[in-house]
Amino acid sequence: MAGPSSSILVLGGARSGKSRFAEGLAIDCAADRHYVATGRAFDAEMRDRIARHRSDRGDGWTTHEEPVDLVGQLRQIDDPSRVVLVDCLTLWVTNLMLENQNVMARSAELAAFLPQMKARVILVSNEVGLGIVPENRMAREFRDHAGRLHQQIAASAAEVYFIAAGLPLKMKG
Ligand SMILES: Nc1nc2c(ncn2[C@@H]2O[C@H](COP(=O)(O)OP(=O)(O)OP(=O)(O)O)[C@@H](O)[C@H]2O)c(=O)[nH]1
Repeated sequence: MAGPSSSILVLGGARSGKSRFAEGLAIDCAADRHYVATGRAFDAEMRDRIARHRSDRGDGWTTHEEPVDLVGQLRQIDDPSRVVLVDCLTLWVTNLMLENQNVMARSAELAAFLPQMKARVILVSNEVGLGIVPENRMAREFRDHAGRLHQQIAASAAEVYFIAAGLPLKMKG
C-alpha cells in the first residue's frame, strides 16, 4: 500500500467495477473517508444512480460535490488522517471543456498538487482511448485531454490499476 502522501490511480471502462475497487482501497486506507464527486445530476436517471451510489457507499463517508474546482476542493479537505477518493477525472475533464476552461493548464495544476497532499488520494478515471478515432472533433479532444492527464498523474502515482470485468490489473507499484 502507498505512503500517506502518494496517490493511487484507478482506470477502467464503463461499468468495469473501478469505483467499487477504488472504494475498497479507500476502506483499507483510513477510517476518515472523503468522497469527491465530479459528476452532475442532469436528469432523473443520473439522480437515481447517484442516490444508489450514496446508499451503496453507506455510512463512513463524507461526500463533496465539486464538478470544476477540483484542486480547490482537495486543498480544503487535505489532512493526513484522511483518504480522499475522487470519482471521476473524465467527468471533471468534461466539465472543464463545457466551461471552456484551459484543460491542459488545469490538468497540470492537479498533477502538480497531488504530490504535495497530506491525505492519501485515490483517483478514478475512465480509460476512453481504446476505441476507434471518433469522427467528432470535441470527442477527439476529450480523449486526448484524458490520455494526457492519466499519463501526468500516473507518472507521480505510487500505484496504478487497470480494471476490466471487475478484475484489477496492477500496472505500477
Ligand atoms: N454528484 C454526485 N455524483 C456521484 C455521487 N456518488 C457517485 N457519483 C458519480 O457517479 C459516477 C460513477 O457512477 P457510474 O457511472 O454508475 O459508474 P461507472 O464509472 O460507469 O462504473 P464502474 O466502472 O463500475 O464504477 C461518478 O462519476 C461519480 O461522480 C454523489 O454522491 N454525488
